[in-house]
Amino acid sequence: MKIVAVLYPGPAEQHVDHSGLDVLGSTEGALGLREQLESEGHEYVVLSDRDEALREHLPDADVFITTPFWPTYLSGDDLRRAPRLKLVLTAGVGSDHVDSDTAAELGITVAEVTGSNVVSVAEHAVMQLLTLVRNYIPAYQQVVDGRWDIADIAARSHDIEDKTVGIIGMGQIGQRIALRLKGFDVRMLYNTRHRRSSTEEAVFGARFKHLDDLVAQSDAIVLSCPLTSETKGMFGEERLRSMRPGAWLVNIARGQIVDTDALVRVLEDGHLGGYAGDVWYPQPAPADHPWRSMPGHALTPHVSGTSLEAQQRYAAGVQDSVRRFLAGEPLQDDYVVA
Ligand SMILES: NC(=O)C1=CN([C@@H]2O[C@H](COP(=O)(O)OP(=O)(O)OC[C@H]3O[C@@H](n4cnc5c(N)ncnc54)[C@H](O)[C@@H]3O)[C@@H](O)[C@H]2O)C=CC1
Repeated sequence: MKIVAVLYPGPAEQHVDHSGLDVLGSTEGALGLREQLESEGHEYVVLSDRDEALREHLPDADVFITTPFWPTYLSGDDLRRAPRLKLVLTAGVGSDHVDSDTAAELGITVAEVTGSNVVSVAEHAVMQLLTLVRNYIPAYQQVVDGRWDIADIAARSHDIEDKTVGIIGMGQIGQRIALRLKGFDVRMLYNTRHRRSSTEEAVFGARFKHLDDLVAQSDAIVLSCPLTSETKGMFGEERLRSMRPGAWLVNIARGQIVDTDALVRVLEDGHLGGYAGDVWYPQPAPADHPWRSMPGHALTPHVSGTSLEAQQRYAAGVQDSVRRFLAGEPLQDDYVVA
């Protein structure tokens, strides 16, 4: 079998991390699959060049592994050019980079590693929220710049206590965000496709709201829903402007849920207090892209589900799926997307 993995390049510099955990999500770590596959006589191609992967290796691949952190977009046409392809695996969660309708039509299984990096993302979401609310990045920049202007930082710094936080998408990640936020004494609202039971609501400490009400009533909103045709562009200009003036938006889901150009406008004219998370722009962003000049109180970066612990979990999930596939066993049920 030919198994192809497209992963992000290994670290430019070697870091000493005392945990002893490897960067399994990179081309160097190769998801810990190399030994197993090569000892069994399979061909395992690992590369970071996405164009090369699609052009040279997809056409005769049996299994194609991608990761949302370095997404290789697989269109219907790409999938049709791969007659041997049986399985597309996502090392992580969120397979919106794969045309899953066409995959289903062609009998190709699309699977991910459900739950693998949810702790990493939930912790990151809370951090991003606090980073915005406390105006942390400009304060850090002051230290780096050797300045000491407390009023400049204090003028945008708030307590999160007593604020209303709305969570959109109360799944594996949203629930963990809610549980972590409980300790901050916030009022929590949520919206999700299927309302949770009253017992679950009590455990999460969150009240269900219609989307428009949640948006209008929240001081901060966290997006933790998948990118689907329904959520794509969900936060266009009108919805962004229906957020409270000065509100913060954290998007740990996908950049395309928010209209980037509209977001630039609401940040530039000060309607929103700040944005943290994924943004949808050409990579790397051109030098004159508005993001490149956004101040730190308005925009904080996004690399959320990538902790070393998360990488061990999604690598283990990919290893399990590949092993099952090669043994002709069904994949774990809740991993299968299409
Ligand atoms: N930033 C990162 O590193 C990562 C981001 N993600 C993103 O987070 C998303 C959520 O991940 P999980 O919580 O593990 O998935 P999940 O499937 O457990 O939960 C998703 C939740 O979103 C809700 N939802 C779906 N459509 C909705 C809509 N139109 N409006 C409101 N709620 C809606 C669902 O009802 C479900 O409760 C993934 O699909 C992925 O895009 C996931 C992992 C890592």
